[in-house]
Amino acid sequence: MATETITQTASPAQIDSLEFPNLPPFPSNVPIAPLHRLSLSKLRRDATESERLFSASKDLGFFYLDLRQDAEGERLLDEADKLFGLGPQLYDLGREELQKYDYKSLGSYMGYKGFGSAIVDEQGNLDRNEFYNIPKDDFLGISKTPFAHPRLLYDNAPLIQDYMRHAHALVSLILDHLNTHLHLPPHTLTSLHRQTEISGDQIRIVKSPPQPPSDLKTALGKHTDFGSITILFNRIGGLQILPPPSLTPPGREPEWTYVKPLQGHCIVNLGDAMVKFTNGLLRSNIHRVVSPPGEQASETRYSLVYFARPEDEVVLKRLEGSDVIPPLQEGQEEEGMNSKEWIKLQAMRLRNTQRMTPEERKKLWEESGRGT
Ligand SMILES: O=C(O)CCC(=O)C(=O)O
Ligand SMILES: [Fe+2]
Repeated sequence: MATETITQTASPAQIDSLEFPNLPPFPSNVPIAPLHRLSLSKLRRDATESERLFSASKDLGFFYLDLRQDAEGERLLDEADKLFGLGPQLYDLGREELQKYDYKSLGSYMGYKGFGSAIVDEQGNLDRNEFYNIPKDDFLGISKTPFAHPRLLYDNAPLIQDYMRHAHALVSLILDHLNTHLHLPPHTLTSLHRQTEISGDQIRIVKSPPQPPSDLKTALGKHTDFGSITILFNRIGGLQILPPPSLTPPGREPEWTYVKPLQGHCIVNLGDAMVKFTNGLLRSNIHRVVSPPGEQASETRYSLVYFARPEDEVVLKRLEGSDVIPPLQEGQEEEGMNSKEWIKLQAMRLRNTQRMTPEERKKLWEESGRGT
């Protein structure tokens, strides 16, 4: 089986040379998540690399992808760099200004989410980040009724559009590899993720300011991503994953481990839609964001995410036509929600916190099923 030949994760020696210059170092004494490090250029020509992608998608649902030495990869790195430059400018507009673009009251998760407005844990604590969701449909001219966004984003529309197209092309390549290993009819997965159709695809730019050292809290609560494939660029640490028992040393309990940001790489992770399409064969792993480790804690942390979700009308259930995807068990019921309903439910359920008491927040967390 492919998984047996694939044991190489990113070893410390390999990844030390990939530290970001001009930032405080990522500490060497914190537990590091067991992500495989794949290469985009190899993925294009090497069947073994493709096997590794499939294994990583089943075992952990998270991997690094080296984008260097590949023309399209280098272009995406360059655009991601530029979007990192846009982050501070966006948040310099100020919370009051950005609040005008919070569309929660219209039932949408697109636009701005203010600092401290979502519940992050069973104690009912509130988050320590703000983020802006830039909808693909608004920027690629697909929305019938686009939301208004800050002028700064329209001024940077060409960059945003290029990045959306190129991140989506990478998602399609990953979906095609998965499609092959799942023995699905050709193009099954990409035909559920056409960029020209209405979907919840978005760029997210997250800002987490340094926290008071005496009061460190989770910045972004633990979750699995709701969509299909997430392309993530990190520079400062803080992202953590809780590996499954299968990747935890025998006799030890799974513990939260940091994903170390690597220059020239993005982090790819799978979301719930891929789990539902494959009846649990592929994995969407739990992750969260905490205060950056070591000396990095004094930095403002920005991160850049591209979420690819299935088209709005796609029903999230086991895909037909594969002899690799496990069959439904007798009596196993699928929820059968469509992508639009699922994403909205998951994205909004912990955000309606205004005027809630701590007790009410605790209860809402409990009801969300995200556990302790
Ligand atoms: O900021 C990060 O590194 C991760 C963000 C994340 O998990 C999310 O926005 O879903
Ligand atoms: Fe996430």
